Amino acid sequence: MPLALPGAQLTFDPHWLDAAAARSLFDALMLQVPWETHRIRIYGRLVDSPRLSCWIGDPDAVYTFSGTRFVPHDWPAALRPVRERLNRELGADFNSVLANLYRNGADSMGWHSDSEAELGPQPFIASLSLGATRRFALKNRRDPERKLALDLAPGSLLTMAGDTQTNYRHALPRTAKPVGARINLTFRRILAPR
Ligand SMILES: O=C(O)CCC(=O)C(=O)O
Ligand SMILES: [Fe+2]
Repeated sequence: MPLALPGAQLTFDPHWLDAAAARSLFDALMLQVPWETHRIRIYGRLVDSPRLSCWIGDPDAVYTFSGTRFVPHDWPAALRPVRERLNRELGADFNSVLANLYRNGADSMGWHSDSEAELGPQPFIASLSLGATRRFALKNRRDPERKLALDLAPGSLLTMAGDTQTNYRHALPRTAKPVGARINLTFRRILAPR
């Protein structure tokens, strides 16, 4: 179903995967993904990002994130059918995915937009959530009154398209509540592989 937010193009399916499928994919990815700590640039300083991550994709899907070049890891077996189903159902051509593991409520992702040049002017991104439910927030760049908070439960699929990245930032704030591990997968298409 579409979510109404002016200047954004969002869809949300709370049950793209059922509970059992979401749990078994979570368990498989915990084991199959070579989780690593990415270093990100914040105000010119390189720091460890507060989560574990892995850049996965076809060999030519090289991606620059927060000033660092990532050559993709190969697709883990458990992710191949997920990409195929997404591409089929959404009419997409995803060639890569950024996997993030938020170990607990202290792990987070700060305000950003996924507006790297490699994604083109109107990136289409599909975000699949697994494990613990966490709150995801969107905020308009110019008008802070235009915002949306969404609890991303396991198995839910959020898509962002059109001018969403141009007009909005998004974040996964840390939380003081006791929460378990969460995996998020943002499927993307790198347009100009180098
Ligand atoms: O964890 C999330 O839901 C958001 C992840 C995200 O924004 C990203 O990978 O760019
Ligand atoms: Fe993002």
